[in-house]
Amino acid sequence: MSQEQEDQEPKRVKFPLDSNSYKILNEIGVGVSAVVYKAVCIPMNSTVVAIKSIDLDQSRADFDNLRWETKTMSLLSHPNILKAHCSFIVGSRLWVVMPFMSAGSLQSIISSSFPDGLPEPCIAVVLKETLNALSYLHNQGHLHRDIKAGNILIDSNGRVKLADFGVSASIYESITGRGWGQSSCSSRLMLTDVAGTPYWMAPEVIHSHTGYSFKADIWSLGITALELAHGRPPLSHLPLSKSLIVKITKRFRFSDYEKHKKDKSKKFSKAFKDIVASCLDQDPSKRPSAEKLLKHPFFKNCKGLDLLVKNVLNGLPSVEERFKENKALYGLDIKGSDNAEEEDEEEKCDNEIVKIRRISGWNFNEEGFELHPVFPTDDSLVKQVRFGGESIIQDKKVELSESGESGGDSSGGIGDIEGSKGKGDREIGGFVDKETMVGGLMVLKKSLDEQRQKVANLIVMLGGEVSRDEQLVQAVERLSMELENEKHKNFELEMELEFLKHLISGAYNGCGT
Ligand SMILES: Nc1ncnc2c1ncn2[C@@H]1O[C@H](COP(=O)(O)OP(=O)(O)OP(=O)(O)O)[C@@H](O)[C@H]1O
Repeated sequence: MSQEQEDQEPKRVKFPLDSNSYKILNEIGVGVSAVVYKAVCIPMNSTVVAIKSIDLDQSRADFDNLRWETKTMSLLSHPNILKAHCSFIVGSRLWVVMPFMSAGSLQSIISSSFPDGLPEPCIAVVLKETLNALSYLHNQGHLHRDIKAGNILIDSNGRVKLADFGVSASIYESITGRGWGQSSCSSRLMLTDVAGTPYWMAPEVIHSHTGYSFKADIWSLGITALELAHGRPPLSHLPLSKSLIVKITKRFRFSDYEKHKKDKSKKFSKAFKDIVASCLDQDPSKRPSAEKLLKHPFFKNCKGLDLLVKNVLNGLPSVEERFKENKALYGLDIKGSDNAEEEDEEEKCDNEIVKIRRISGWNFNEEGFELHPVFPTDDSLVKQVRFGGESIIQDKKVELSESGESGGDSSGGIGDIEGSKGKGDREIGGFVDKETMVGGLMVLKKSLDEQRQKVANLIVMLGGEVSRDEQLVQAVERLSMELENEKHKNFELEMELEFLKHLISGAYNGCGT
């Protein structure tokens, strides 16, 4: 049986829709609002499966996302995309039954066995397989919106599959469909809501008022390449919330990132640096499409899946062992990170009273294989503002880059960066304004809400109880958030209506003349 046939086989088999037919074996992962288990499906010859058990109590908005995730997964069919067997409700949770990918996610592999990153030829295989999935998704009009090593799974044969469609979006979905923010811009449909995981998020997603499209996934793929190469994505030595503030506001030297890289002597090929640089172009229109990236010389001598089996999977502890180990090592921070380092960093940030300048964009330095921030040069153009107890220097004058697919020279208004702008830098556009800050803060708020929920889930999981008062506060907050979302959606619909009215009256007047 060919790989493709084998991958599509589960489609024809009907998995039972009741929890009694499954026997949970081990916990293998924890996401923001989900726990993932290894289990067997008893009536189906005890076939091993993975069950993602998602807490539905979180919010209605999340339920929409979950419905979308399962719907999307069921409609897509590609050898590099993880397709769910079935899903059903168990009490207040949604169970999504999936094929068991025995090696787990690339993130869990790296954090347990390759802390300094994978060998370059292995990265090539992973990126190529992921690009196959992305090329298919984009051709179908879907954005994944959460590309990262944690969402790339591997099985025992080295097969690579893209998973987790919780925040994916269809660019063709009508505005009245799932209710995502979309704006029509120069006859293209662009998404405008902030979604994804901050470290991997494309600049135009954080600046989401400008709209973003398929190329946002390509940026995240570039960050994933750095994650696979160095063992962690840029800025990840900081907690999510802090990294975001730093990303949008603070003078950040990539020597900070260097400091956190464990293997400083690692060398990468020119082709690898070039492909990552092209993914990390600030101007989305200059990033190649997934299809084009597949033709990049980096993949010319790309090996088969066996390479992953020999060099990555061989001797790797099982996904359940790794999960247990991580849990013991890092406690609450199941995904694994240097807590002490983070706290240290956080404290440093909190105590910082020096003036912080906002960055106006990012340069990818091909030679150093790093992202460099770009700062506005003219200090007279900045003023000091207070933000959450920190001093932040905010630009008075805003340099707006030409964003979107129409291209344009994005280098305007960007000056030199002290000691960081090297040969091979790609100049990127600068746009820092109030809306940027609001966009960033919205991501930050989302991240804090998610972290809060995660902690509450873990308390319950570990047998603790969330007090009645706390539950009530959470319920009120959830409802307020829903109300805010509804208000936001209504506002968007009104704007869309106004825009349509404007178009219709324009067309009508045009006909009359
Ligand atoms: N089908 C699967 N087979 C094997 N392991 C899996 C499977 N699905 C998930 N896992 C493991 O469970 C972990 C958690 O997965 P999950 O999708 O809930 O969260 P995540 O994508 O890591 O986090 P987030 O909530 O930020 O998206 C993964 O990192 C992976 O190791």
